[in-house]
Amino acid sequence: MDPFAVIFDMDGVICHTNPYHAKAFEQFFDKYKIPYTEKEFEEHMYGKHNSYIMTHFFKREIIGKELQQLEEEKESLFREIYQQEVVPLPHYLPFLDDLKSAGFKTGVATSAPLANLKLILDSLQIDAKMDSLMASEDVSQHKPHPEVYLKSAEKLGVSPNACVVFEDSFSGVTAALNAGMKVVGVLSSHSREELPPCSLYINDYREINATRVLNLLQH
Ligand SMILES: O=P(O)(O)OC[C@H]1O[C@@H](O)[C@H](O)[C@@H](O)[C@@H]1O
Repeated sequence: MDPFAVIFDMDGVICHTNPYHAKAFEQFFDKYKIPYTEKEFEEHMYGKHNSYIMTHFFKREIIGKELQQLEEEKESLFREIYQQEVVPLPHYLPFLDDLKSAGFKTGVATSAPLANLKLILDSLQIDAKMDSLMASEDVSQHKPHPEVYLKSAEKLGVSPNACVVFEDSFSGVTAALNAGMKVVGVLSSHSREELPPCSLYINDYREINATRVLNLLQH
């Protein structure tokens, strides 16, 4: 049988980090006197890369060194707030073990920086269970561009149509569909109506197992 894989987005898919990202952004934007609303966070922050987020909220193009500095400032704040709070989404760890027992290759593809990925994987001790790790630094074009998913498939040695992606955001689902992959929508931060059409939706990992994922690949 040809190899098959599951690729996980991170924020909102492995851990429910968005409330902590919101806290970090509130402190960060207050310092720069930038206005924001909860609705704006949902539409312009969840699952987006910092280049998009900063440019949207500062209302001018933020690139290069300035982007690097602002990103480092906000993401350090996030890691400080979140480091004592790292918990996976309900039943994520047994689901990951189920996938490994069924022979799946597994990877993570996030728009967050490598330091955030490291914090989460180290805290959950799942680093050794992942065959591919891709963070913001690994790509030149961010979600909704498919680069991070296509590169992950290449690293895993699995063709895109044999990959199932777990995603929770509009730009993330779009990226995975653009890569030609099947998508399971994780409803941690958005309702199904707010996401592009997915093959399946789950609220948490009690609702899925390796057999169901294999079925998705066969249809
Ligand atoms: O892991 P994902 O969903 O690609 O998300 C990454 C981004 O998710 C957002 O919600 C954060 O505010 C960003 O700072 C972060 O980089």
